[in-house]
Amino acid sequence: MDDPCRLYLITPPVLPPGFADQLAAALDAGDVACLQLRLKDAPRDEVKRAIEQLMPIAQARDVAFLLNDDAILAAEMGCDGAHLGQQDGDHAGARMLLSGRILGITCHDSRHLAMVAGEMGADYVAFGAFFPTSTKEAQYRATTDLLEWWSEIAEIPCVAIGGITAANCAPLVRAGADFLAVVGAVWNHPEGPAAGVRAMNAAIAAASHAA
Ligand SMILES: Cc1ncc(COP(=O)(O)OP(=O)(O)O)c(N)n1
Ligand SMILES: Cc1ncsc1CCOP(=O)(O)O
Ligand SMILES: [Mg+2]
Repeated sequence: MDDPCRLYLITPPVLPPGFADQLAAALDAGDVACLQLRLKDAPRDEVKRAIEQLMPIAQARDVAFLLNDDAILAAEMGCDGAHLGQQDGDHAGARMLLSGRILGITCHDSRHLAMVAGEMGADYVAFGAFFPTSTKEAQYRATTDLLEWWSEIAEIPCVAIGGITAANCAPLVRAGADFLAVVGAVWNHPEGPAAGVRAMNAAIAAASHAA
């Protein structure tokens, strides 16, 4: 049997006061495979402080801690890995720098980019956006055939991202996504982040059983 699909949590674009406690509660609420720190507009010092505060919370719970955009800082700070987009520097250099750690690569809606990332040594490829999202101005739209194709031909895990919620995730799980990456579905959940994690876990489990 294939490994089950799991939740990949990304931080909100701006960390609200008391975020560390919210994060701990969210991670204690259910299964989260990894946490990506994604602070697009923060200066390097602020990102460093966030890593120092949040990485122990994730790692104490066996949740891998990845840094968005900056492989050098990820290596320097001892993160479990980094996520890089197509504009985020030298992927091959990052692969060497993060030897033994996790490196994920954004591949938008492109089979070609996924093949290149796989050959380069990525630990996962990320496809999206699958649905409209207000978290990022997404220029690409991916569809489930990409997940089906990748799962058929590749051993490297794939991540689906973009507007994913408990209500719309089932087709992505059934198409073979190994991880579902979310921001809003957890941090904007009306009953709070812990409820968001529980809802995503339940939806993934239901879709996995039906797959
Ligand atoms: C898991 C995951 N997938 C895709 C992205 C997007 O990365 P990128 O294209 O570099 O865009 P930004 O996140 O940097 O705005 C991601 N961060 N995580
Ligand atoms: C970072 C990123 N890359 C493509 S869509 C997206 C945003 C994901 O956030 P949400 O889960 O709130 O749509
Ligand atoms: Mg990026």
